[in-house]
Amino acid sequence: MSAQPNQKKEYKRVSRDEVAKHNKPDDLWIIVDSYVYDLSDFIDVHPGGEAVLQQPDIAGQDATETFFGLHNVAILQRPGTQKMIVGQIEGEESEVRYPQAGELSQVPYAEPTWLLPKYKSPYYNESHRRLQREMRTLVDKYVTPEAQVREADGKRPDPKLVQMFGKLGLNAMRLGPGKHLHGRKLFADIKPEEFDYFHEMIITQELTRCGYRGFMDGFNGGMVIGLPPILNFGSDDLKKEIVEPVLAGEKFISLAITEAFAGSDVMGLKTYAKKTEDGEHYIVNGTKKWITNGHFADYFTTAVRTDEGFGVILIPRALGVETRQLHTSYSTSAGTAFVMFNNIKVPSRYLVGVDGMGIPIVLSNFNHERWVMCCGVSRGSRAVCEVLFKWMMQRKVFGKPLSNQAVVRQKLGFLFAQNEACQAYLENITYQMNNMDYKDQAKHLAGQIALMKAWMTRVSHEVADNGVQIMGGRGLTKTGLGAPIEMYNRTYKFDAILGGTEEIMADLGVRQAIRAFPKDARL
Ligand code: HEM
Repeated sequence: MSAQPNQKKEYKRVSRDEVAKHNKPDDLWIIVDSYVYDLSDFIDVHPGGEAVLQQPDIAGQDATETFFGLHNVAILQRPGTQKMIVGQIEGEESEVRYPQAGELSQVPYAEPTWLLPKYKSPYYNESHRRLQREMRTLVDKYVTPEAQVREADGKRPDPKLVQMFGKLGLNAMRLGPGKHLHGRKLFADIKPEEFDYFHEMIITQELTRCGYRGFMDGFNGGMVIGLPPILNFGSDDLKKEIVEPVLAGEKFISLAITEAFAGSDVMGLKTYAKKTEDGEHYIVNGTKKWITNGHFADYFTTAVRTDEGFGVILIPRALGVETRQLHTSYSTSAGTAFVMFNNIKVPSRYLVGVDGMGIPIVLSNFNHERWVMCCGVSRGSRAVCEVLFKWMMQRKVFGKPLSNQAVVRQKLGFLFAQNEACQAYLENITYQMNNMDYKDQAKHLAGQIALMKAWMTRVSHEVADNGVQIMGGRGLTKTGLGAPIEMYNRTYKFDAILGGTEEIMADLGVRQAIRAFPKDARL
């Protein structure tokens, strides 16, 4: 993010009368937010065309209101735009806030309430607040710029950025609290023993706030879901071989469960691992589909059928695994792949846990995965609503600000309320996770987390749908002011499908409740 126009330089003061004299195509000045821009050399290449800049109410005039009805403030922060500034109007100062790396948004409902100065929360301490501040700066400075480029060109996130996260301890922190943090130096000086699920939530929410959904899944999403089975169930030798290179960002891992034959229906998967007679190897045959990061992963944490029932095997790409990139609704930056195992001979030491115990391993992973998705979904919806709110405040239609339209205010009101409710639900469940052991979480929280995910993805549906209605054609356009809405509409469905579909989630929540229903309860 660049500096705001007035931060570094004292500009020459000029009068509005002086600006008005520069109103010809080859000598064209305009005023935006008190700054005077010389557009004489830019008019030919202006993406909005030459004619609009020559209009009598624009050329040599104050175009602030028109500008913000059509452009994102970030355009004024580009170095190329700042070079066009030739002065500032005498006696006037900037009235626009130019976002700076690390800062909190001042727009109401743009931040969760625990970040507002006058609100109190029982859940967060100083270490959470410190982590949030440092994460925000890190993401604004390094992650968002990389995401913008990769989202567009579809290439995988730069491994160097993943390695930087590794050095900062952030890859390990993205896996949640646990033994894997012991003895590690963590980002923002968080002590390993104080690290809890709220810290993890903050990391996920700060990352997802930037809004580039395909990139974000590409940015080591495979590790977040693919490494925990190794950490929780892998042998010491397996951990020694895999964990550190993955956490350092030198190797990449993905979770390979879904198949063309079986999505949420894990029991329907067909990939088979047959043990060789000498017991030294498994021969794996089958395919996996929609594998996040699969296109560039070095390891695949793979759910397989075995003679014992189900198992989980870590399959290194080096053994001859083939992958084909899938083109989905979001950027290929996610590395989503179709994975083929053709007679892959995997040493038995790559078995994760006990043969036959594959389903409990897969299921135990799901709660955490779904909860991580909830952290992201709730923050993504909020970020989209910030865009919508800004738009409502700066757009004029039928001669009046959009904020004069009760129907638009009503739509936003419901979206704000749902975002607040999502965060409150998430914080409650996160607090329970901090205070229950892993086994109790599986028993008492699986249903709640499933319901939370189902409900949050319904909320994101509302946000996406109303977002386009509010932004109109811009919400369908990949560039410009509505780009975040267009992207959200293309990508919000991922969370309603991945990690268990919305319908399966809601059903799971109710099935768990039926199981716990007291036998003697009557209406
Ligand atoms: C500092 C001065 C200006 C700069 C640097 C600038 C730059 C740009 C850029 C980069 C875009 C492409 C937006 C995108 O797709 O992301 C654009 C579009 C546009 N600009 Fe400007 N512009 C300036 C002033 C103006 C003014 C004063 C007008 C007044 C009418 C104007 C009218 C438009 C229009 C109509 C579009 C197309 C918007 C759309 O596709 O929705 N621009 N401008």
